[in-house]
Amino acid sequence: MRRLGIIGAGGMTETLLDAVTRGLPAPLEAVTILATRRSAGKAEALLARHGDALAAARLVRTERAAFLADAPQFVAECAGQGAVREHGVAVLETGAELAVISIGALADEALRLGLEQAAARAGARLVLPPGAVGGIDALVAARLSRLEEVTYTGRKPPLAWKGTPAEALLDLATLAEPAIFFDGTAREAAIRYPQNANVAATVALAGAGFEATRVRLVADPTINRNLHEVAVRSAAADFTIRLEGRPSPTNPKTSLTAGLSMAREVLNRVLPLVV
Ligand SMILES: NC(=O)C1=CN([C@@H]2O[C@H](COP(=O)(O)OP(=O)(O)OC[C@H]3O[C@@H](n4cnc5c(N)ncnc54)[C@H](O)[C@@H]3O)[C@@H](O)[C@H]2O)C=CC1
Ligand SMILES: O=C([O-])CC(=O)C(=O)O
Repeated sequence: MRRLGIIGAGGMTETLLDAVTRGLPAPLEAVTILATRRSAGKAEALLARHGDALAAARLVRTERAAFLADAPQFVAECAGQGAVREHGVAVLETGAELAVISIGALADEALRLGLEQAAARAGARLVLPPGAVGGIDALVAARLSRLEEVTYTGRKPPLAWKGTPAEALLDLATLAEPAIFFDGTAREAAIRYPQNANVAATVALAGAGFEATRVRLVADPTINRNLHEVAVRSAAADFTIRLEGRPSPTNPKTSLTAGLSMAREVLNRVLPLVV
């Protein structure tokens, strides 16, 4: 993979570019970012900061046609669920591999099916990185035996839930103890908390599906990390993982591991050892 495309120019793209530049054995041929008009300046600045160590050609596009004309071979969506809806099928139709981080978008069955069909038609692949969570490899393996129970609990400091429906349920500014404000299926979680329940959707797609995966979301004033807990019972293995993610410096809703897991996808397509 020599030509990388990225959709979005926010905190995750910054984490991605930092990690990819550090990990590359040699600069890429081209990195092209599809940005909104408002974030085009930020995208230019990010690319300028990484310079020749990242890629010989560094491009920012605000129109999808121009972005696709740069012929990216691998496209990393780091923008949000709306961007998956807006650009996903068109990217796959070019034959490029598309890695989606806003995995909650796939709770919409019609969209998921549309993306899978576009990938199949074009001989392309739709890739779902583990994102902020861990243990997805073990969960997929357990699914290949027989899953009995999968629960995901997402715990974040109260302010990380600002701008979500949790605001109407809790007084986030004065919360004194942990409060479970959502307990339901992964499908409801992904739809009601789109910026925060991508992990719920990832666990669902890797494991028991959107209806059978139980999700709890918690505002917790006693922590300053984003905690992800996945508990699995299956015919092959029972396990629990607990990951304490540091929030990204520019967006407390997003854990640093999410951008780093996208960096892993990129580097796995460049380095000879895939892990
Ligand atoms: N799978 C996972 O574990 C996680 C996934 N996410 C997803 O990653 C997304 C990005 O996270 P951050 O970078 O922290 O968000 P951010 O808000 O810092 O940046 C998002 C960027 O995408 C751009 N953007 C939005 N819609 C766009 C579109 N249609 N076309 C082009 N650019 C567009 C925005 O202008 C902004 O530059 C989140 O919205 C969330 O959906 C976030 C955390 C974890
Ligand atoms: O980054 C995180 O901690 C997880 C997150 O926001 C999500 O699941 O969408």
